[in-house]
Amino acid sequence: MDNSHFNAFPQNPETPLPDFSITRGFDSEKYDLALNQDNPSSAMEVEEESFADLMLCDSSSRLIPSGFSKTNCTDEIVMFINAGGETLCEADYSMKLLGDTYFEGGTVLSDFDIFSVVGANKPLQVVDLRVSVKEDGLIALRFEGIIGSPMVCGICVRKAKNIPVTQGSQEYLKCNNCAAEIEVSSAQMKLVRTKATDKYEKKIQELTTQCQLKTHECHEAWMSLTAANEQLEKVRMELDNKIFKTRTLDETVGKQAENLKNITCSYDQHKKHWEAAISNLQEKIKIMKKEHAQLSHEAHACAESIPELTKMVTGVQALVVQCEDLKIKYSEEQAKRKELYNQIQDTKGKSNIRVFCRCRPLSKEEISAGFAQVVDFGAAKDGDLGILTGASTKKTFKFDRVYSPKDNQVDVFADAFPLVTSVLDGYNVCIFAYGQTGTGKTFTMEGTDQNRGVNYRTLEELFQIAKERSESFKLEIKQSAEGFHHAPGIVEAQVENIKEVWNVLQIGSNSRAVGSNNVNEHSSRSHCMLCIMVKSKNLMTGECTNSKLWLVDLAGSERLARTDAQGERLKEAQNINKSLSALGDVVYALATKSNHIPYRNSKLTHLLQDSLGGDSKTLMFVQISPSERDLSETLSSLNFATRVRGVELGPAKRQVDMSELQKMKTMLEKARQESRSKDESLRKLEESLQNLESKARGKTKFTKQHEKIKEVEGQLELKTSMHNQSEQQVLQLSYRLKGKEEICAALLLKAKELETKLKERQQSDSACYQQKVKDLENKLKEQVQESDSNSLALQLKIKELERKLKEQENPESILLHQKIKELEDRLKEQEQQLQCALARDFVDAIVTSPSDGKCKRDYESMNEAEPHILRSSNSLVAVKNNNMVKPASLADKRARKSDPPKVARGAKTAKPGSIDAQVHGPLTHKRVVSRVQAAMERENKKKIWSR
Ligand SMILES: Nc1ncnc2c1ncn2[C@@H]1O[C@H](COP(=O)(O)OP(=O)(O)OP(=O)(O)O)[C@@H](O)[C@H]1O
Repeated sequence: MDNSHFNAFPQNPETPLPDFSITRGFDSEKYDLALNQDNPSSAMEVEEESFADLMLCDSSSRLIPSGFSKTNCTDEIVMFINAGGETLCEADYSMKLLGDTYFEGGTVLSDFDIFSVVGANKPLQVVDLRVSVKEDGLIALRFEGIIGSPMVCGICVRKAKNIPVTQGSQEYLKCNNCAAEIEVSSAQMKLVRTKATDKYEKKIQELTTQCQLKTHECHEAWMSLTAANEQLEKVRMELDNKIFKTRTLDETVGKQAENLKNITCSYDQHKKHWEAAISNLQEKIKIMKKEHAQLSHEAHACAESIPELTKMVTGVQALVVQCEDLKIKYSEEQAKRKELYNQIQDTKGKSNIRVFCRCRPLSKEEISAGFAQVVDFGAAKDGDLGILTGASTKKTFKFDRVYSPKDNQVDVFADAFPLVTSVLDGYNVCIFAYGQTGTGKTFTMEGTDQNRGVNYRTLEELFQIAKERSESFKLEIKQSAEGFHHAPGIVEAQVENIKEVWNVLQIGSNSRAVGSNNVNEHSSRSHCMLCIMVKSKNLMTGECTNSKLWLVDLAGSERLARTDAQGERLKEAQNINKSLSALGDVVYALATKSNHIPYRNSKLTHLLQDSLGGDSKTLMFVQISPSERDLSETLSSLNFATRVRGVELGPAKRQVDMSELQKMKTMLEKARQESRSKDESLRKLEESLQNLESKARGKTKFTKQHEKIKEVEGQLELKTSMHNQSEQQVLQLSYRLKGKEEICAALLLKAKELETKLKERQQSDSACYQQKVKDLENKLKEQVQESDSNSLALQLKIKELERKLKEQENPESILLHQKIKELEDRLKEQEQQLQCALARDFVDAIVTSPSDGKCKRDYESMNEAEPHILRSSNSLVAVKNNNMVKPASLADKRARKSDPPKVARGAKTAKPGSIDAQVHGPLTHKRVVSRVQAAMERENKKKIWSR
């Protein structure tokens, strides 16, 4: 490699310009003016032959010693200047080409490149800038509008192809009108050619100007597109911000919703608590209201009852007085009634033993057997009974009552009823039936369900009277009696009503030994004795009585021979006869007024001891048969009954309980005393009440009650106010909840609105940008078409000119034509070279690994060169740089959002070395190809613009 090297500047410390040297390039076609700051030598070393002298001078016209010669084989002079940043920007540099025909005045330099990096051979911007050398041989370079600190380190100057000057004395021009050849001098010919050349050059210049204008317009369009992209980027950033805000809002809304949930939960709990408290309070209030009402009612009643109480006291006192009078009168009347009744009893008979004779009807067997009736009832109403003892003899018996078979149970009991009253008056009474077997003793005493006997009717009447006298007497009726438990088979039962009595009687009757004999199918083989104890207390007088009522159904008194009894039956009959004979003895003793009455001869008499004779009243039913078959038994029974009726027992005595009477008297006295004391206390109470009412109304019981009521009312009011407060709190809580719900709803609405706005804005912006891009593309197309059409027109014109020139067959025009063709070819070659070089560089830069130092450096130099290509696109560079240093968070967010790739974004991501590329690792083949294609397209566009 043959490198020519020399220093172009003297080493002067005061000189602001750095040293530079011209070095012959790697190819023989170029000479590089290389920076050589390290070389202190100011001497210019020219090792090659005959370089054209080149003067570089600054604005102060200070000549910079330089010089280089040109080679014969090249038309290029390459000069590098390293002026260093600001000084270069502010200074004007002139380059003077001295003493060479190639750079004489009017010479056109086809290429004038300024290099930014030493040895890079990369033009800065002014590619294909055509520079004319002035008449004085100077080339003026002016660096204006450079911002920052660019480093210009080289200038490449290529000379245009030299037009050989044809040496001739005379030339001819053909007239267009007459085709005559006109002789012109060489000077004139030169002038014509010059004019033609000028004309073409002017046209070329015009085209160049137009092209520059188009380039400028495209540049502006590019700028506007960039600005639009910037705006789009801004909008995206805003969108990101909005999304971020929306997310923040969402989070806030979520938090608020969570808070709201918590508040709702706590509200529900509070609500439940308060509801429970309220219901509790309501219950309490209800109870208190009830109490209040009750107290009020009581208070009113108290207040109202005071005068009524006084009235009542007065009324009660009057009633007590009346009652006392009535008591006295009643006692008097009762005494009179008893006296009269006893008098009646006495008038009926002197004796307390009454004997009623009852005759049963003839039985079916007797009638069928044809037994005659021997009983005469003609004077039965007067108590006389006749017995036909023979065909003409008749024996008459006198009794208290005589009942024929026609008399029913009611008639019989009507006569027995006064004795029942006597029991209640305190007398012992004994009613018993005596007679031959089968004569109707059981029928009279017990009766049947349809025909109740004396027992049932007596008890019925007793309960009825007890009920009637319940207000004045306290009657207690008992079956059986104390002291009789030794009697076998006796049953004692407390009875409350006649039904219970009847049940007991039935039980007794059923348990009674029943047998059959030839007289009675259901003959009673034992006595049935019903004893009723009656305790009576006169509530008026306090007199108490204990009396007994014996109702006795004796066993049959048949003769043993008559019944043909045997074995056990004989024993029974003997016992019954024994008891009956004992009873007869008693009756006889009573009748004869014997001092010794043989009560203990049998259990029967022992039981009836206190109810037979003495102070008691006795009623005996003597039952007889009307049949002539039973005549002797009938006469025997009637004789016995007559003997009993003849006994004079004297007046009966009431069985008054004196101890009870005494007790009652004491109690009465006590009660009277209590009554007196109560009356006294009542009187005192009335007095005190009157005094209290008159003295201090507010201090009375009523006042206390009133105060109590007031207190209760106060408590009620307090609880009501508490209840109201709790209700208000509940209301406030519900209002707060509603407010928060509304805020949440408003926030949600706002978020939705923002989202819709963002979407609309995105849509409108994207549509707008797409429209703008389309417009720009259309404009670009139109301009390209225009330029194409212009160039086509120019080509046509050139062709026409060529054709004309051909027609003229002028060697000069042929030369000119050739020159133009050469220029075009060269231009094409350069374009192709440039395109190929750029494509190669891009491909190298992209495909080669980033760790490859050279490629990386080339690529970086390329990236550095690009901003300078767009001279005034520093803002764009800044924007791109900004984009490159954009925070990763936004890029990540965008990546997360997975937005569809846009034009600007695609361009940005396609750029090698960007953060996206670094982040996403090695590029895929597809992406590399797409990037290469994009670079090629961009370069093509550049070319189109530059054209
Ligand atoms: N007044 C009357 N009217 C109708 N029938 C009667 C009358 N008196 C008794 N009889 C009937 O005569 C029969 C015998 O009566 P009841 O059994 O009462 O006799 P008794 O004296 O109790 O006999 P005994 O001593 O053997 O028990 C019964 O069938 C009864 O219905």
